[in-house]
Amino acid sequence: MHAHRGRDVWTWACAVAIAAELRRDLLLRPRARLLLSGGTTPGPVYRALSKAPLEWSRVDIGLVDERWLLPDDPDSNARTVRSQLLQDHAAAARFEALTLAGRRIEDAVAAANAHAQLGASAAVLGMGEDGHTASLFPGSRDLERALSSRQAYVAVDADGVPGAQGWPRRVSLTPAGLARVQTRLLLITGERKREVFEAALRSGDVKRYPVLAALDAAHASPLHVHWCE
Ligand SMILES: O=C1O[C@H](COP(=O)(O)O)[C@@H](O)[C@H](O)[C@H]1O
Repeated sequence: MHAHRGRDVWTWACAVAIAAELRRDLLLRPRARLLLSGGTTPGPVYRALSKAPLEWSRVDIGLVDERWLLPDDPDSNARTVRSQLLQDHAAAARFEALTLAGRRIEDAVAAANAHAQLGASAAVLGMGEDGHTASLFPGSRDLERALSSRQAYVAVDADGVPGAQGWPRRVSLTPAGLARVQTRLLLITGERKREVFEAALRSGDVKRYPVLAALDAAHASPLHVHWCE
């Protein structure tokens, strides 16, 4: 757990940490791959990251999860990435939205699974106050299937789950998908989320707190949690 003093410090520390992962992979391979979450938290980090002097033309950006909305919908995670990250230096990155006009959800999942074969340098995760991460929601009918899936991405139905905020149909990275990511970063802010994360650690119950899926003890590297008040 990296506890930062204030939002500005948190913002830049997160951006530097993500950029370091990309830089390391760009030294080793022709292309680096970054998976990003949406939601309300990471926008400032993405804006800071967009200024990092990397060889962005060799960076592929995918999504950790997506609401089943068109990629230009203001509430889509694709829109968050486009509007917050794909500017300045980062405008040269190649972005793969999960949704496209006319694409069926099964095809979106198949395309995401094909890309996931390549693995990823880093995944940026968020967490809701209900303990969800990606689109793995406590109490959703598809949670167990997603948690035990061997596929990197699955379609999920979070109908009736308050944390899904009215977007029940989604595509989500699974624990199997996270296992193919070299470095996992969890970005959270505020006392409430810290309390929820600590409650998750105490409970050890991944169905109640799906964020625990990010804490894979068998993974080669630890989960990096970046928090500030
Ligand atoms: O619905 C989602 O929520 C989580 C957390 O979002 P936040 O608004 O609490 O930061 C996010 O990580 C995920 O990508 C998104 O689809």
